[in-house]
Amino acid sequence: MVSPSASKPIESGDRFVLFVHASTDEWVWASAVAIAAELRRDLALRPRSRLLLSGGTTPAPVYQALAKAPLDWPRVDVALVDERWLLPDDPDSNARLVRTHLLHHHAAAARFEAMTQSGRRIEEAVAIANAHAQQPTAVAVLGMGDDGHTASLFPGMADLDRVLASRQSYAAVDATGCPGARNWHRRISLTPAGLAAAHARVLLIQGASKRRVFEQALADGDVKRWPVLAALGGGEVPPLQVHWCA
Ligand SMILES: O=C(O)[C@H](O)[C@@H](O)[C@H](O)[C@H](O)COP(=O)(O)O
Repeated sequence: MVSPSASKPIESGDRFVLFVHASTDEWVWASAVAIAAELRRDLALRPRSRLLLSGGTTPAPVYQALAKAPLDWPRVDVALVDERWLLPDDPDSNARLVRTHLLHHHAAAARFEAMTQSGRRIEEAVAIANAHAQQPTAVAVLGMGDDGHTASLFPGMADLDRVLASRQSYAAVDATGCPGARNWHRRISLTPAGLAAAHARVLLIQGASKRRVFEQALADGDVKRWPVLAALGGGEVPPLQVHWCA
């Protein structure tokens, strides 16, 4: 059953809370408000708050709305959930997406950490990302592909077992042969350990096929086939907040 109300989750439990929005506009604003609320709560608790963002085609309007939230942005560190192995000014980099869509209005005052830098090797970039990840993460914003990937955790990826079991927050990945990774096989990704360390995890998805994929993943339960399952809550980890519209 689909609820017409944006504010009421239609399914909730330990692992996830699903919010179904009646329109794209409602989805944009409710998602931005949910992320801003997590940041506001966290900013009240500590001197600086950490926000992790994903790339992809889905989140740009949410980032644009979030940029207008009246938060204490000079105390917010914005970093990435994952990055394709591209320099930050590459039009296909996630850094570029965040600069283009988030770092405006109030959010222009946030501090942004790109992962890549000219002359930096991937191992160094991962080590730096892991050093920054020592700071607690207030909220990680995630997307999901039609193959069930989230961040850069792709089903069928050669070293998926190693990355899923890593105790570090970030890992370098090689997604050669994974169609969901499109042209960018070398990547850096948040690991399940990094995801679990985020106080809140927000999954932004749109369209009937992604809703079906999410439901299939839940029914199947195999994180290697459906890495998005690594973002679910349970135990000490608060439920994943899923925002969906058709
Ligand atoms: O860099 C990336 O590719 C992403 O961070 C990735 O995890 C993204 O969130 C999903 O692929 C969903 O992408 P879409 O929103 O384009 O479906």
